[in-house]
Amino acid sequence: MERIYLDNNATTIVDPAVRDAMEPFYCHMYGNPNSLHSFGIEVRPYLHQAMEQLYTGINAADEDDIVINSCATEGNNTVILGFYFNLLKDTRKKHIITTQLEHPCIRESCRYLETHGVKVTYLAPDHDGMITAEAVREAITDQTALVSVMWANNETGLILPIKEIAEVCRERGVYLHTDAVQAIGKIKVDVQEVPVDFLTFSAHKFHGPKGVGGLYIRNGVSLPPLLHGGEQMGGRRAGTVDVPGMVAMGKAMELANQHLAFEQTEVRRLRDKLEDALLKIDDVLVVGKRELRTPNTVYVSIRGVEGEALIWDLNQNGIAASTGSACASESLEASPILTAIGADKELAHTGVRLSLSRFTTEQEIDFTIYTISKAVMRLRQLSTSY
Ligand SMILES: Cc1ncc(COP(=O)(O)O)c(CN[C@@H](CS)C(=O)O)c1O
Repeated sequence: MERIYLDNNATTIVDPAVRDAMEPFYCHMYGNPNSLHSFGIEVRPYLHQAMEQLYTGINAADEDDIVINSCATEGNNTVILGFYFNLLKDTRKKHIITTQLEHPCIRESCRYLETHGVKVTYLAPDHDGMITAEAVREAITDQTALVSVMWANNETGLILPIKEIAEVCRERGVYLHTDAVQAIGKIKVDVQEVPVDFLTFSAHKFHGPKGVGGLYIRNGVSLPPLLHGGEQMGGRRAGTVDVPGMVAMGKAMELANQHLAFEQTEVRRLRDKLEDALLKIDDVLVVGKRELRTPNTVYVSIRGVEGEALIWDLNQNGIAASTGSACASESLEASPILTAIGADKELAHTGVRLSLSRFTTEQEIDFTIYTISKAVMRLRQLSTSY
């Protein structure tokens, strides 16, 4: 059997239709869109089309902004650091609220601001792995300028109550940023239904290429650029636009939204089939109620089976999964999410993330179930603690 890829929360395959859409801009349509000659002018309609696809994809209003950048890490840094230079530095409002669930690019940019006198509250998840709107409300003070909470967690797939959090932030006059990397392409993201002020995404999470992302900025909200220089993106992000990347991301966004129903039915069915099989194994913990998770993700802890050992075993059988986010894959620390939900120390080292996509097949899930069952038996026999 071909290799099986079940680490789609780390990155995804580029959809063939997306690849076809971007190809001409590596060949005969290579002009710089800022050029005034025919080479530059001819690519502009494709960028307008891509922008239309992105605006439609998140239901952004025409007067809002979407800034094309390199990835969600850049977008998240733009919001967190831009907020400091724009607001926190010179006013008494020097408090940011975020969560312990966030991706390192949020945590580390917040930690950097702490070295510049900003107070940051890192809300801990509750025993269900969730951050509630009530917890955000209780943490807001008269010095709070920004709340940053991810729309869906990359390890567990848990969907956070962003709509309720947005209502709390509106009520208290606090800006809200959400990292929507793990939501786009999996669940509906609508910035008019959920009034966030900033939203970040990365194309390679929804079958677009790596190296291109987007930052949504609500109309009327000012934010200084992270990158200064040319007039690209209306001065909100200098640098020659990645034309093939932008065209690709627009196409990927369009396809992602066309497939949302498929995600909610077929992808969810295959994920649930895998999860049901895992739950038949003794001493197993799946984090979060499945109806509160993105349809493609299951994060499972199997007592007596180190996460890294299981991942290695799966890889030997051609199956790609992870112990958590790729950027923490080298860390042998206990999973913060498992620790936060009260999993004991031993269990907190056994987390494995399995994340499907619209390209995952039933045969691949059946073989994965068979392989995990075999691996667990083998590894538990070797375990000294089980
Ligand atoms: C919620 C969230 N926010 C930001 C990022 C960063 O995306 P970039 O395109 O690398 O900038 C990621 C990427 N998470 C991958 C790689 S670390 C994972 O394995 O979980 C994410 O999940």
